[in-house]
Amino acid sequence: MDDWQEEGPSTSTAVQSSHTSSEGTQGSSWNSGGGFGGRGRGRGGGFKSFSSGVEENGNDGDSWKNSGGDRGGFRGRGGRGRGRGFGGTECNDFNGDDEEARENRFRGGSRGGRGGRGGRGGFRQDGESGGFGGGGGYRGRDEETFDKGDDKENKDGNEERPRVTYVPPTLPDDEDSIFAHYEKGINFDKYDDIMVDVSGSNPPQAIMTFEEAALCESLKNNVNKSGYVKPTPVQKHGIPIISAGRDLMACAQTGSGKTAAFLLPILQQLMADGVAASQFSEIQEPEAIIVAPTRELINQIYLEARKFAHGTCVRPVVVYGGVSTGHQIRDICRGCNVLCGTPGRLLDVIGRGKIGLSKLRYLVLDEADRMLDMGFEPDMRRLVGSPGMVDKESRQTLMFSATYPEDIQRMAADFLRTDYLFLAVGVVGGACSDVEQTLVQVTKFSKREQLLDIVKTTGTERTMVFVETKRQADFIATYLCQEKVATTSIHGDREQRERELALSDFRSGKCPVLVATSVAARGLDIPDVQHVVNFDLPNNIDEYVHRIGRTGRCGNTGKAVSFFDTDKDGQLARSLVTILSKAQQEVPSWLEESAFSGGGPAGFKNFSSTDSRKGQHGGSFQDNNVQSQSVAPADDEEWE
Ligand SMILES: Nc1ncnc2c1ncn2[C@@H]1O[C@H](COP(=O)(O)OP(=O)(O)OP(=O)(O)O)[C@@H](O)[C@H]1O
Repeated sequence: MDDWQEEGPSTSTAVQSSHTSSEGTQGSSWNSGGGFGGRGRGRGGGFKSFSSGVEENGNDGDSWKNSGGDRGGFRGRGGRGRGRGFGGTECNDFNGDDEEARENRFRGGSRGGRGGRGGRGGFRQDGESGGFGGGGGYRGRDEETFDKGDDKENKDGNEERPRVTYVPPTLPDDEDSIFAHYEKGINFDKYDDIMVDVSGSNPPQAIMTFEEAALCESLKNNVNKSGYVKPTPVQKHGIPIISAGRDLMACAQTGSGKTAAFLLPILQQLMADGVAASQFSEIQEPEAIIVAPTRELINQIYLEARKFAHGTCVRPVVVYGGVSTGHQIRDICRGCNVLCGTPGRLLDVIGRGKIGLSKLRYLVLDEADRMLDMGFEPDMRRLVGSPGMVDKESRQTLMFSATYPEDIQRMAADFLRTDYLFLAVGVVGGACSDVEQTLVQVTKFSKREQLLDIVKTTGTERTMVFVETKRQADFIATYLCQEKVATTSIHGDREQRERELALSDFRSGKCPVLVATSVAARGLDIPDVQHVVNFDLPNNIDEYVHRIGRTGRCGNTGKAVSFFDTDKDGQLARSLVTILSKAQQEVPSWLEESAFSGGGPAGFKNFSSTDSRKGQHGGSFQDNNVQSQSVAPADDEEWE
């Protein structure tokens, strides 16, 4: 076995982190084939995607209708846990073949299955990592302090974490699959009416067509096969800026094509400069590194890179947590020009000496404001400070997001050359105007029924339901399943295999309702999501903008309904009023009242500038009525 096949801790300082791993907590899996709660009968206790013939936990049991499951599963009326709750032996979905890992994964299992108290269903209250499943389970009060560093196993040598053995299914490599895309919507051409502002010295001229981008033949073909006929504004401006070798901080609304805006010029430049074709080597030196905050998002970016690089000698690779490191390192060794990764796993593979940084020419931070907020900033600083990393004068650093709090912008400047350009398409931090936003005043006790009414009305149309906590995600998913709405869920405690299955079931329409925490708020580009429901509003308005941006993408229209509980969401009222009015949405009078009757500034939306450098000089975009703030999402634990 090669040394790097072990999932153990890296010895490198590059991976030392203040985060502990969540992988271990994922161990208490609801895919264990064992009823995680209740009586722990080993089967039938799991949550099932309603429409699926096979439970998400991999059992072929009879889902929640099964009385054992009913008691042993989410409803958790069972209660005592005879110690077999995790019943790993019956699991048929466990990818690894390592018994020890399996044992570890289900550690705590013998104590599992206390079941909880009906209604809350199988949730452990004691914060232990075993217990309730639901993809890793509710960990009681510890939930809010969950660490995001899921890639960082066995931190400080404290607790031996299970080896991650999950290997995602091999990707189909036929052209139909690679270039599968959804159609742009009726409002695609309206993108051209959006005001664009580029600030900084000597910005290059925007392009109007892809022809003007002077892409090489293969890239041009790939753009055509992707169904791209004309560039979106962020592409019209972003492509020439990047091609001119400039650093960039770009802000454009959700779903408006930021990914291609950075991928195309990078790939073009690599091709033009005759990048060396990938070859097997124990150490790879990528020319580009792309970082994003969640596993699913980085995987999506990787798929886009793979699509645009199709038929060229440029080889993208992806690394992220929850997947066997050995598998990913083997993939890296086959050749790696563009490395896409979540921060933890990226630092891990760099720390293991598998990635050299001396040839790096492009560093891309997607969801840059998130990558630089207090959750990830230390990792980003570690990344740029890694041994051998080219300095910022010798590489291009590119940042993309739909939101940029001003303080984050100022901090981001540390990573950029002083002459970077700031590109703003539309209102910085504004919501996508193709999303019809509705706010509904609710009390916390009426939310469930109101949600049910909505999803019964939307029928098979795809709907994402955002909730604040992992526990709530499990609870609402179960509730909807019980009401015979085909539902699945994604959150940070679910195992990677389950997360991918959930997304795939949602994408395919097998489960048209996806209940998600903020882990799915940013970047995910899922076809035909017509509705977003904020069952719980986030405590940060930027998060709201990203969540509702899962619909209304690429010129398509979408709807977002948000439950506003005055007792809890008052601090967001003023920001919501601002967001709604800037997106030409109706502002309910009760919301205005709430906003101006004591809704404090805590969640107040910052539209204070396009480019923070302008603000410093009293620039024209300054709106002095609002305050700058960047708030890390409350559910930091959801991020990778
Ligand atoms: N020029 C284009 N023509 C047609 N479709 C496009 C074009 N550019 C991008 N798209 C498609 O639009 C969708 C949204 O693009 P993308 O995911 O890059 O948006 P984004 O701006 O990064 O969104 P978010 O802020 O949510 O991350 C994707 O399906 C993408 O393939």
